[in-house]
Amino acid sequence: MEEYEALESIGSGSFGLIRKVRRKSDGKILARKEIDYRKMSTKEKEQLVAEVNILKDLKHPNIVEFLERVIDRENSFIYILMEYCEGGDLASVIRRHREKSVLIPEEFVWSIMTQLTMALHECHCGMSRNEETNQPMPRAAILHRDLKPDNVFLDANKNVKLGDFGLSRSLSNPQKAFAQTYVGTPFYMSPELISESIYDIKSDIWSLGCVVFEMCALEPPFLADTQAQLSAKIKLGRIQTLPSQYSYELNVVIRSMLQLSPRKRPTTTELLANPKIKVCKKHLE
Ligand SMILES: CNC(=O)c1c(C)[nH]c(/C=C2\C(=O)Nc3ccc(Cl)cc32)c1C
Repeated sequence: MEEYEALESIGSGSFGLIRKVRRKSDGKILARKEIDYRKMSTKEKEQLVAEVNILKDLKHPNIVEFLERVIDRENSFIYILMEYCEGGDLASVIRRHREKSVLIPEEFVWSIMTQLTMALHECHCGMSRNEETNQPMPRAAILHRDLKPDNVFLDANKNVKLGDFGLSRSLSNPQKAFAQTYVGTPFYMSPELISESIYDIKSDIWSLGCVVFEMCALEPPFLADTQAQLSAKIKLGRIQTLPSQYSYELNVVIRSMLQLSPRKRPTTTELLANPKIKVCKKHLE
């Protein structure tokens, strides 16, 4: 680890803390997830291997870039080096707006939703390369499974970076396609998880709806003091109206993602076909 100068801790991710580091060779600032694997169970070690393998394959402007994994056997630490996102996490952006009672501008909401939809599209529908022919080929869908404002990061230019694939899964085995157990954050748990503990790509769409709703309402769509009350509210699916400054189109797209039936929720392809999102996407290119 002599290649990197350790700077301050900037947060916590799945399995360990996130530290800002400076690469000594060129002074580049990076983020380093530091994991003490002595404390990890076998299942957690398997999850960590899965996370690194998934992150290595996902190269997209809206997904945090994975640079390298370093094993420090002397101290039993694994370090995952990733791109630094100067703007921090979306949860802090929402919290700052809530504390100041200032709503997030609708244009920024569309921009974040567009970029997160493109990141999820890469996860759900991305291609990989055939090792022999180097030709692009479809790969199994990757489920993020823990999409929440704490796992969405902003770089210096307000580009959105989906991070922390610590709970993600590749649907490489079709038989397992819809039989993934759920371990995510309760506020963003979809109705199908509560009733059947089944997770699929439409569950990521539900979580995306929760994140976009929270950017507008400055609180999650479903809040309760206990898991039982939260589960009951989610299964009822009733959401409060958004502040009146937000447009009809934004309300419609958020409600489409928060449909109780997974089949009724849009795919990332359908979301990206939305004229409002197309406008944003052009602006981002
Ligand atoms: C208070 N902390 C921050 O503002 C903050 C900053 C400046 N960066 C981050 C986090 C990350 C960061 O900068 N790069 C990352 C790559 C992967 C993951 Cl899971 C997290 C990060 C955070 C939480």
